[in-house]
Amino acid sequence: MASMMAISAAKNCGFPSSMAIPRDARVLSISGYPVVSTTKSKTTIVNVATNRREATQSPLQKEAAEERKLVAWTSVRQERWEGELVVEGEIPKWLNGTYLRNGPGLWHLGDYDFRHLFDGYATLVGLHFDNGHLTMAHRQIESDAYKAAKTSNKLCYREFSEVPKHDNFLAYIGDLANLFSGASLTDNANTGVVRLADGRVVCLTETIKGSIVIDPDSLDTVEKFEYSDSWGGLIHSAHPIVTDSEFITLLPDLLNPGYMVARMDPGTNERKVIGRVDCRGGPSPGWVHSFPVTEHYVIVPEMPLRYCAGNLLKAEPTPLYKFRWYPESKGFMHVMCKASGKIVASVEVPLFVTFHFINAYEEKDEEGRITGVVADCCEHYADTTILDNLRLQNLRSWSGEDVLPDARVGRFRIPMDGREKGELFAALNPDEHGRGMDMCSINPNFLGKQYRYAYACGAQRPCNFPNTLTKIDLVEGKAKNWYDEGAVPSEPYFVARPGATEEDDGVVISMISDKNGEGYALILDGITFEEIARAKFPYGLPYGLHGCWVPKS
Ligand SMILES: CC(=O)/C=C/C=C(C)/C=C/C1=C(C)CCCC1(C)C
Ligand SMILES: CC(/C=C/C=O)=C\C=C\C=O
Ligand SMILES: [Fe+2]
Repeated sequence: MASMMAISAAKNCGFPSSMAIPRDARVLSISGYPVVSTTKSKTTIVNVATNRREATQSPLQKEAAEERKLVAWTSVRQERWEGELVVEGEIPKWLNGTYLRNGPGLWHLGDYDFRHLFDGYATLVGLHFDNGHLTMAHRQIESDAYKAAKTSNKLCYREFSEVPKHDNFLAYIGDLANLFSGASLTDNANTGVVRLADGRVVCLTETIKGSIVIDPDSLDTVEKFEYSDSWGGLIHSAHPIVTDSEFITLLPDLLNPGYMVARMDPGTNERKVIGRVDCRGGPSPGWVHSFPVTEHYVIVPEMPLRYCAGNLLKAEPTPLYKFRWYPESKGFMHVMCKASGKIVASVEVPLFVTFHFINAYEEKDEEGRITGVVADCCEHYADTTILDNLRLQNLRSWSGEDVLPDARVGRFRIPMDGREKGELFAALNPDEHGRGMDMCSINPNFLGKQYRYAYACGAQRPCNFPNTLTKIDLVEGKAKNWYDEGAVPSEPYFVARPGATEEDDGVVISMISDKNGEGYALILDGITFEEIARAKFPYGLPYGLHGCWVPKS
C-alpha cells in the first residue's frame, strides 16, 4: 500500500429568500429538497436528500435541531447564484478585488448523507468588491468527482471519509488497484484556494489530483492543474505557502516515511525539490494539513497523528479516518534551509495536534545570529477528538452542551544550537479566546517574519464549533472577540490597506451563517475589530473553509 501512495523519492442583500423557480429550470439528480439557481447563463434545480440522521436523533436533539435554522452544515441550496448585495455600513473604497472562499458545501447524494465536514463537494463563493459596491457569487467546482456523482447519483471517488460501495468482490479488488494508482482518489478541491504569483487561481485539497484552476471572475472551473514534473505522488499538504515570489509545497512520502519539500516558480507547473527529511518516528509520516515557513527556512512538522495504511484500506470510516494516533512515536519539528535543502535543526517536541499553522519566524541574538525558530499553530492539546467533532451529525445535532474541545495558540520554540528538544506552550492565555481556536490568518506581508496579530475563530461557550471572530495580539497577550449569538463565522481573512504601515491596518472579511438560516458577508476594521459593513446574502450559505484575495487588476 505504501508504494502506491509513495512519492518517488528518487525519482444579491435585498434578494427575496423565496426566489421563484423559473420555468426552464433543470433538475439535477444529485440531491432531495427543490432549490433553484438563476444566473445569466444557467438555471438549475437541485433536489437535496432527506436526512437519515433523524432516525438516530433523540427527541431532545430533534427538537434542538428543528429550532435551529442555522444552515452552516446544510448542503448549498442552489448550484450557483450571482448578484449585487445591499451593503449596510461602508466598505472602504480602497478595497477593490475579489475575496474567494472555498469549502465543502454539498454533503449528500440522493438520499445518502455524507458523514464528515471534509467530505462535501466544493462550493466556491466570491465576494467582488468594487469601489464600495459588493457582488456575491457562488457555484460548485466541476471536479471529476462532482460531475460523476451528478451523472450517476452515487459516490464514484474516495472522499475524506466516504468510500464508493462495491457491488461485488471483483469490483472491490478493482477499487483497491485504483487506490494504489490514485485513480479512485477524489479530485474534489474543497479545502482552499490560492492565487499564484502568475495570476492563476487554484482550488486545492489534500489529493494532488484535486488541484483545479478556476476563473476568479466567473468562478468557472477552467482545468485541472497538472504538474509537469515527474515527482508523482498522490497527496500533499492542502496549504502550500504562496507569495509573490514562492510556491512551496510539502509531499509526505508514505513508502519511505519522510517529506519532500518542493518549490514551483511562477508561470511554471514544475515542482523542483528543495530537500527531503526523513521521519524520526512512527511507521508513516504525520498528517501535514499545513506547515509554516520563515524567511530562510521551511518548517516540517512531524505530528504523532500519522497517515495509516490499514485505515486507508477500510471501507468504513475509522474513528480517526485515514489516520492513527501514535503517541509512542513522539512529535518532531524539522527545520530545512530553503536555499540548500539541508536540515539545520530537528527536535523532539511535546505531542501535538494541529490542522493549521499560523506563522513562524526566526529569533536572533544581539549579533544577528539566528538562534532558533518560533512556529505558532492552532493546537488542540494533543487531542484528536476535534476530528470526530467535525462529523456532520455532531455539528448538526448540537444540544447546547459545551462540547468543543479546547484549543490554544500553540507556540513551538525550536532551538538551533544543537539542543535536542523544542518547547510547546500557549502563546497567550486561552481564556482570551474562549479556549477554542482555529481557522487563522495573518497580514500576508508578515509571513515568515516576527508578527504581532493573528485573526482566527475562537469560542464563546457553550458551543460545539468555533463561533467568534477573534483578533489576537501576541505582544500584549490579549484577544478581541466579535460574536453574534447562534451564528457560525468562517475564517477571518485579513486584507491589508494599500500603503499601510501598521500590521493591523486593513480589513477582516468573513462570511456568517446566522441562527435564522440566513447569511451575510461581514467586514471588520483590522485595527478596532469593529464592524464597518455587512451585506446580506439571498440565503444562508454552508460553512466554508479557506479563502484568498485577488486584487483588482
Ligand atoms: C477539507 C479538508 O480540509 C481536507 C480534505 C482531505 C481530504 C479530501 C483527504 C483525502 C485523502 C484521501 C481521499 C485518501 C488518502 C488520504 C487523504 C489525503 C486523507
Ligand atoms: C474547521 C476546522 C476546525 C475547527 C476546530 O475548532 C478545521 C478545518 C480544517 C481544514 O481546513
Ligand atoms: Fe485547512
